[in-house]
Amino acid sequence: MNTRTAPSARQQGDVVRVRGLTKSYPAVRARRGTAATPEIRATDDVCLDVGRGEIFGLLGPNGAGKSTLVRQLTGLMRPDRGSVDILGHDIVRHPERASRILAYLGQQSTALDELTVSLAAETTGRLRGLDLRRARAERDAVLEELGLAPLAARPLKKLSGGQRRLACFAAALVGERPLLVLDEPTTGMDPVARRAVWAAVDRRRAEHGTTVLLVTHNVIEAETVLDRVAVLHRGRVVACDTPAGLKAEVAGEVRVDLVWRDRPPLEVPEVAALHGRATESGRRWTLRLAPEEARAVVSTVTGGAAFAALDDFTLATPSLEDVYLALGGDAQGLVKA
Ligand SMILES: Nc1ncnc2c1ncn2[C@@H]1O[C@H](COP(=O)(O)OP(=O)(O)OP(=O)(O)O)[C@@H](O)[C@H]1O
Repeated sequence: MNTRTAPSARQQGDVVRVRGLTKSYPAVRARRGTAATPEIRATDDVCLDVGRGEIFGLLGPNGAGKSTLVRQLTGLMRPDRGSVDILGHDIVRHPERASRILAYLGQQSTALDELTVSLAAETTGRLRGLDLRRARAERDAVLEELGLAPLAARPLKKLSGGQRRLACFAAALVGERPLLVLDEPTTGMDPVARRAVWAAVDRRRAEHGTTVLLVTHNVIEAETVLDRVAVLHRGRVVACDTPAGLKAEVAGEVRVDLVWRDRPPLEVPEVAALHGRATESGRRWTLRLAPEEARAVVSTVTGGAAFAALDDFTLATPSLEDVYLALGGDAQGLVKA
C-alpha cells in the first residue's frame, strides 16, 4: 500500500491541500416504510496535495466517497473536521470563496437545464463577472472549440445525455478559473466528445497552468489522462501515486481472463481447483497470478479436457483495476471501458 505523495508535475507549490478531511452522514432511525440506516463515514481522514498544472484523479467504485469529498472541496458541504486549502484560501471557513477560484462540474443536472446551450455558457461567464462582450466572445470560442456551435440554440433539457454533459462542461470553461473540478465529466459521451473534453483540458493546462481534479470510476480513462491518482476505498485514500507507479506495485502479477463457451467444466479437477480463486463475471473468469502460475494455467486449459469448453483466453499486464483489487478493493462499480 502506498500513501506517500509521489513526485508530480508541480510547478509552483500546491493548488489544493487537504488534511484530515472527515465527514459522516448521520444515522437515520427506521420510520414506517423505510428501514433504518447506520451512520456512514463517507470521507475518513483524507489528506491530499495537488500541484499546479496537475490532472489529479479520484478513483474508486460507487459509494467510495468521491462525490462527498469533492463537495467538501468545493465548499458545498461542510466537513465534520479537517481542512481544505485552495490557492491559500481556507474553504472550510470561507466556502463562499470557492466559486471565485474554481469551476465545478457536478454529476447532477443544474438550473442551466432550462437555458439554451448558448445562454448557459454566456450566463456562467456573466455570473463569474465577465462583461457582456467578453462573456459572448468566450461563449463563442468555447462552443466552437467543443463542436457545440450547431447546438447553440437548443435548450439543454432537449439534448441527449452526452450532449448535455458536453454543454455543461463548455459552460464551466467560460470565465476561466485556475482549478477545474470535474465529477465524471465524460459520462455518456461518445469518443469524439470525450476527445474534445480532454483536448480542451490539455490546452488550458498548457496555456494557463490550469489544475484539474477529476472524479472517475473509469479505469481506462484514468490510466490515459491522469498525472496522479488517489484511490478511495470506503472513504479512505488507500493509495496515491502516478498510474505507472501504482501499476508497478503489482508488476509481479499477470491477469488471466478465461471465457467459457457455455459453462466452466468443473468436472476437470484443474479447473475446479481454480474456481475459488477466480472473479466471475458471466462466462468470464479473471485470475491474478504469478507469471509462472499463469503459464501453467494457460497450458492446462488449452491442452487438456478443458479446451473444448474454452471460448477465449487472454493474458495481460496489470491495469489500475488490478492495483485496486490488490489494495483490497471491490471491482464492482469500476468501469473497464
Ligand atoms: N445524502 C446522503 N445521506 C446519507 N448517506 C449518503 C448520502 N450521500 C452519500 N451517502 C453515502 O456516503 C457514501 C459515499 O457516497 P458518495 O456519493 O460520496 O460516493 P461516490 O464515490 O461519489 O459514489 P458514485 O461513484 O456512485 O458517485 C456511500 O456509502 C453513500 O451511500
